[in-house]
Amino acid sequence: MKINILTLFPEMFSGFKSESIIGKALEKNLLEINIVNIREFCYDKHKQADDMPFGGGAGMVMKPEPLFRALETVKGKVIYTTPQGVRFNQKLAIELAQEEEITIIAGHYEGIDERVVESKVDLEVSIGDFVLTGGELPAMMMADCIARLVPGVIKKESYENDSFFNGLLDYPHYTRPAEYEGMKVPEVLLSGHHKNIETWRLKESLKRTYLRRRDLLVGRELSKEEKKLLAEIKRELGK
Ligand SMILES: Nc1nonc1C(=O)N1CCN(Cc2ccccn2)CC1
Repeated sequence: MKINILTLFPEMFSGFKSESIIGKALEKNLLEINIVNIREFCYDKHKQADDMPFGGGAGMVMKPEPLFRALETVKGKVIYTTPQGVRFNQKLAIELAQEEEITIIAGHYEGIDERVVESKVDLEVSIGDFVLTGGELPAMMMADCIARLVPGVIKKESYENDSFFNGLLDYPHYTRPAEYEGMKVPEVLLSGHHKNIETWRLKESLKRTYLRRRDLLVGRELSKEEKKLLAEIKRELGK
């Protein structure tokens, strides 16, 4: 898979590409992340990437020419990060991870010229109802979430325990020491009894989801075991 990111601030992506899981995945050529500097496609003397908005008003708008030129050099579905977009989530990440190549436009200022959106953008995506200083962090976040779904980037097992992978929130995690500051790790996790551990983890996932994100349970098919555990949880919570 290849992820292109069009940005005016390519340096913002150096740590993202060199460190940790994404860094290792790129070293192993499991995927490609191509950062495209929009400024290189500003052919005027002042390399102007933005200009004042027609109709007046505050802020600047990213000019169409550099974006059209930069988009000529890449392929795949074109995504534009914007507060006006559809909400990014794990389901959309899984869909986008099936693509051979995708291109993300990291917008800046008040946004990009609408003619780019109308003629070149396939999907406008928001990472949440808040306003950042630019589209680089949303682009990085989406690329990170999509890249970790590429085979080999993370161990298959951890992917399958992801929050949202099975439609539930993740269960609590513990590691050594078995007791710290008087707080003990749940006995079952030290028992070595895999079936009991699996059941405990499923029950904890269900409990967290029921308490924190009950909306995720709406319309979700519950297995026989999940129904039984959820009934236990409700009894224990007195609900
Ligand atoms: N929330 C978000 N989820 O995706 N992107 C954001 C986000 O806040 N920003 C900041 C503004 N940028 C520039 C912009 C684009 C369109 C309209 C106005 N401005 C985009 C990226």
